[in-house]
Amino acid sequence: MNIINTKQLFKKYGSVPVVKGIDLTVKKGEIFGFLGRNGAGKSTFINMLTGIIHPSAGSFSLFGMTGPTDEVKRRIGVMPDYSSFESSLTAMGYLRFLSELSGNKASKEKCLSVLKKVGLEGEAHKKTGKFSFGMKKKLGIAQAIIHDPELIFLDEPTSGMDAESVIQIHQLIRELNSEGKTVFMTSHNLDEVEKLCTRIAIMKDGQIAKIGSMDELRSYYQSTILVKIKHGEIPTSEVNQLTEWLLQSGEGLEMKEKHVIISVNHEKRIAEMIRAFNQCKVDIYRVEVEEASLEEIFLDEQTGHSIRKVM
Ligand SMILES: Nc1ncnc2c1ncn2[C@@H]1O[C@H](COP(=O)(O)OP(=O)(O)OP(=O)(O)O)[C@@H](O)[C@H]1O
Repeated sequence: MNIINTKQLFKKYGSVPVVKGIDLTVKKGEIFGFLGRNGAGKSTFINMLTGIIHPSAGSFSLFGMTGPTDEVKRRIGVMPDYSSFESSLTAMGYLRFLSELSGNKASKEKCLSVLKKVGLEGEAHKKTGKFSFGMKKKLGIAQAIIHDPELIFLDEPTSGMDAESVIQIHQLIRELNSEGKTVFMTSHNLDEVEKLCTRIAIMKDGQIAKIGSMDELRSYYQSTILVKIKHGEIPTSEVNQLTEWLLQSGEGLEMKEKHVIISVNHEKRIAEMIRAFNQCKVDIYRVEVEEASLEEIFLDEQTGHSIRKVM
């Protein structure tokens, strides 16, 4: 079932187009990652879906419904990009106040359990005006999930958080997802997106340049399996032959004293390389295979320069 469906969604500010006609579907149960450089249009896209701004053209539906109906508002959770909390309220007071505004005041127990999930259990009675940036972010996530929404929008959920908090929020996102909730998130932390997201879209110039699972994104790029082989002594008589065979298997061969690095475009080539070592009677001690990371795919997409090709 499609939870998000956009058709040629378009936004311009003045005469400047920012989101240039995006068609996107997100299914129930996905953790969807939305990537792009600063200013690519990610927040603008989310703000259209969450009803904060109006599209200039195109349409979208959430849960099959068009327009920001009360039902849609109940079923989505939105984390503010930056949080300007009312400083005189405590974290608990803030959550209760917001939930009351949306028509379903959360109990103290519910607020405490959500504050615990985001790692703010010790700060429940502290005034939000005294919160650090990372704590405000956590409170923003608590705000997004306090009413048990089915679809949660998280705009850069972990930016500015310490390492322990990042791990905690990753666990929370996985937990929410295992409860059947759909998460739509943006992040500049590519490692985080690679670890968490079931599907990823890379935005470029207001459009989606690439979209898919990590495996699908990798398949768009050829020559991206990097193979490192640690080996024993190569008999002098075999060096030329081995080099020739290795070069036939892949490209960009780097040969050091006891290891070679080569990039290949198919895993079959790895078997060919191992055969070449055997035929030249060279022992293999270790084979490391590195597929393209999201960071590499992202850089490749944005700049057109692959950083993984061996020279
Ligand atoms: N209210 C506005 N009026 C005019 N231009 C705007 C407005 N909001 C955003 N923009 C412009 O739209 C473009 C996209 O901004 P947006 O915030 O959507 O990018 P983003 O991908 O979320 O960036 P970041 O990663 O830095 O958060 C930017 O060039 C920005 O300057």
